[in-house]
This record gives sequence, C-alpha cells and structure tokens, in this order.
Amino acid sequence: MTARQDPFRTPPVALTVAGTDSGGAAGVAADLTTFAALGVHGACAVTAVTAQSTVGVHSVHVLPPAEVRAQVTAVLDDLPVAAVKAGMLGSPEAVRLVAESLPGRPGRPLVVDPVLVATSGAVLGDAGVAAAYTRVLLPLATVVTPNLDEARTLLGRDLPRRDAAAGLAELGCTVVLTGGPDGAGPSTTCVDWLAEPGCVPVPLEHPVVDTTHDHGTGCTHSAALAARLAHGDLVADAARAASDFTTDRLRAGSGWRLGRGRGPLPHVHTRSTDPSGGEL
Ligand SMILES: Nc1ncnc2c1ncn2[C@@H]1O[C@H](COP(=O)(O)OP(=O)(O)OP(=O)(O)O)[C@@H](O)[C@H]1O
Ligand SMILES: Cc1ncc(COP(=O)(O)O)c(N)n1
Repeated sequence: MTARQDPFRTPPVALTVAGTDSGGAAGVAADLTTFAALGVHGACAVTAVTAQSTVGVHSVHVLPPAEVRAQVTAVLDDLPVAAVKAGMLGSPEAVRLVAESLPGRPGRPLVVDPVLVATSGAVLGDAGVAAAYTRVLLPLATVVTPNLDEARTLLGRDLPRRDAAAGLAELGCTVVLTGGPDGAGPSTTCVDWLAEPGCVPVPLEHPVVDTTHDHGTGCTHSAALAARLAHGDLVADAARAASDFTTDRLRAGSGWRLGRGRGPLPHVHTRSTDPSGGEL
C-alpha cells in the first residue's frame, strides 16, 4: 500500500523553495498541492511574492535573502526533509543560498526548475539569476527541469531540444528538458528529453492535452518529480511518473473554466483520468 492510499502513515517531507502566485496556479501553490496529491507533506520557503492571475503577472517582490535563509533553516532544523525542489528563486543571492544550504547529494535529492520567464512572458529571473544557476546550482542539482527557452538561456546557445538536454547534463546533473506542444503546426505528442550525465538522451513521449488550464504546468511537473524522489524512486522512474501525473492533471482540468486567461491545474480536486483506472 502506498502513502497515497493510506493517509494515516507518516508521509515523507519535501521542501519547496519558490515564489507565490496570488492566483493559486503556479509556484508554491502548485508545489504544495502536488506534494499533497502524491502523498508527501510539503514545507515551503517563499523567495518572492507575485501579484498574478490567469491573465498575467502584475508585480514581483523578491524577498531579502535573510528571510529566505530563515525559512529554510527553520524547516531543516525540525523536519526530516527527504527531497527539495527549487522553483522561482528571483535573485542570484537566493540561488547561491540554495546551493550553500541544500546540497543535493548524496542523501537528499534536489530538483531545480530554473524559472526565468512565466508562460505569460513576464521575466521572473534576470541574466544574473540565469548565470548563478549555471555556475553554482546546476552542478549540485540531482535533476534540472528547464523548458527549451530556459535551457538555451542557461547554455548561452541555440541548440535543438535533444542537444540542449545533453549539453546541460555535461554540468553533472540529470536533465529533463520539458516540451509542451511545439507550436509549429498541429502536434499530438509532447516530448520531454531525459539526459543523464554520460548517457544518450532518451525521449519521454506523452499525448498533447488540449486545454487552457495549463498555468503552472512546469511547477507541477518538477514538484511531482521531487515528490516521487522523496518516496525513494530512481530518477528515471520519477521523471516518468512526473510526466504521467502532469498529463493526467492537464486532462482532468480541461473541463474547468477558471479565470479569463490560462487557468490552474486541478491537483487534488478530481479523480484520475487514467483510462485503466490505475493509481498514478
Ligand atoms: N498541453 C500539454 N499536453 C500534455 N503535456 C503537456 C502540455 N503542456 C505541457 N506539458 C507537459 O508538462 C510538463 C511541463 O512542461 P512545460 O514545458 O509546460 O514546462 P515549463 O514551460 O517549464 O513550465 P513553467 O514555465 O510553468 O515552469 C512536461 O512534461 C510537458 O511535456
Ligand atoms: C511564482 C511563479 N513561479 C513559477 C511560475 C512559472 O509558471 P508558468 O510558466 O506556468 O507561468 C510562475 N508564473 N510564478
């Protein structure tokens, strides 16, 4: 029986270090609800407060690094954190802080979603943040989950998906390069590239879901990956499970109508849409 089926078993703990989204779709909201859906207790250290909705990002307030450090220290001093996820960090200082206080290896996996630009186009991390990711955090990460634009910014090169994933893996971390639908014509398949250091990249394919409820999809995917690592999965298994969970939730939310723009995913509200009825 898994922790998800038996809610009375003490769950593993995951910590997210990320920004808030006042609309409740991305960032800390997506991470904590994803952790809950996958049978993990979520703790959080907030790095930035954003005023945003389904329509876009209205303002960003990055918290002082000392406040972020105090939250991380409070959690680590008390709770048995089994995995950490870093989402929007917002400043080079916060990137360095995560690198100093949350080393990803050997015992505690660290998933880094290098959030730089929101789906709406708002900048959530500038060039200084991108440089700090590449220099200090990615070499310590267990897994990094950029989309193609983020990977190209981090590498400083315009490479195709597979090569971008392989290029980042040379920094020493496993890469899951996420890929929503391509935008170049009708596509029925999403391809994420899994690149482990020293290995040939592997495509992880899943069907495209036609939905307007996709705000926070990347946060959901990386939080699901951290949750499965907290349960003890191997990285490749956690990557596949994260992709399955995200697709399932995108499907479940395709009937929702919340907000005037890109709505949230239902992380905990509806039943699995897995046609086999299996537990994800
Ligand atoms: N419409 C879709 N249908 C199916 N899967 C999708 C769709 N959009 C995204 N995904 C999947 O969701 C996961 C997250 O990918 P995405 O490319 O949206 O991340 P992202 O751009 O980094 O998001 P964010 O900016 O929120 O961090 C990947 O596994 C991707 O394949
Ligand atoms: C606080 C925060 N973190 C991450 C994202 C990225 O999510 P998306 O690309 O879906 O806008 C966001 N918009 N806000």
